[in-house]
Amino acid sequence: MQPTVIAPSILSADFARLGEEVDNVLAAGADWVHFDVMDNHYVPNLTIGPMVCEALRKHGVTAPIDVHLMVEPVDRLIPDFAKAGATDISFHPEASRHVHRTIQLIKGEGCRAGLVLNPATPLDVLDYVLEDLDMVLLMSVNPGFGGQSFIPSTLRKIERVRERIAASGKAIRLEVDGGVKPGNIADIAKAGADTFVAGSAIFGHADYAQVIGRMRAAVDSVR
Ligand SMILES: O=C(CO)[C@H](O)[C@H](O)COP(=O)(O)O
Ligand SMILES: [Fe+2]
Repeated sequence: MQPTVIAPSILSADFARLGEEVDNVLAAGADWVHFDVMDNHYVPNLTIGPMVCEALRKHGVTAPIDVHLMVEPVDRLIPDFAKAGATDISFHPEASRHVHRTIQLIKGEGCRAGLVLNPATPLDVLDYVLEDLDMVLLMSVNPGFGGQSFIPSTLRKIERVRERIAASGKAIRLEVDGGVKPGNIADIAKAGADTFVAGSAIFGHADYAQVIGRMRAAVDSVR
């Protein structure tokens, strides 16, 4: 079993004070930084690119940066993010013409590779690539915006992916992204997730350490 990771999504941070926000959330007990990249094409929203990732590294952030690419096409940006300091890069299969090639590209750049499944994406996209992946990221909202509600059918999907990871015998992380909060994180962990993204639940709270502590305690109570 992989150690628990709590990865605040900086989508909900105060962008005018981004370096300080990331420092604060890491000091409050977060493990990774979840970095949402949106292109106004694959998703109807526009966010941040490799320059911002590089700026966080220059600012002194040493924690893993978990880049969630919601861009199409995806391959061209992967070397840029690797050079900018990303440690984990995940992409959506619909945004790549050649999913296996994109996974190899990410790994060839020295990063861990993740595949992201939207709420309606069937699990068969994992059929011939699961063992090449370092992480499966299940979206529990439709991608594009923070602050949406967790889609309950994701829990069954998490269970199915956990079974497939166990059958593979590989150390593959199972990350869940969208609407994760102190009130539902135990159920998400019980279903089989080990890596938890939360944006609005953490950055929308005045006390980051308190909310991260509550989330970790809820996960620990069931894992
Ligand atoms: O990928 C994302 C949206 O596409 C974000 O990571 C996600 O929505 C996190 O925000 P919240 O916890 O507020 O739902
Ligand atoms: Fe995300």
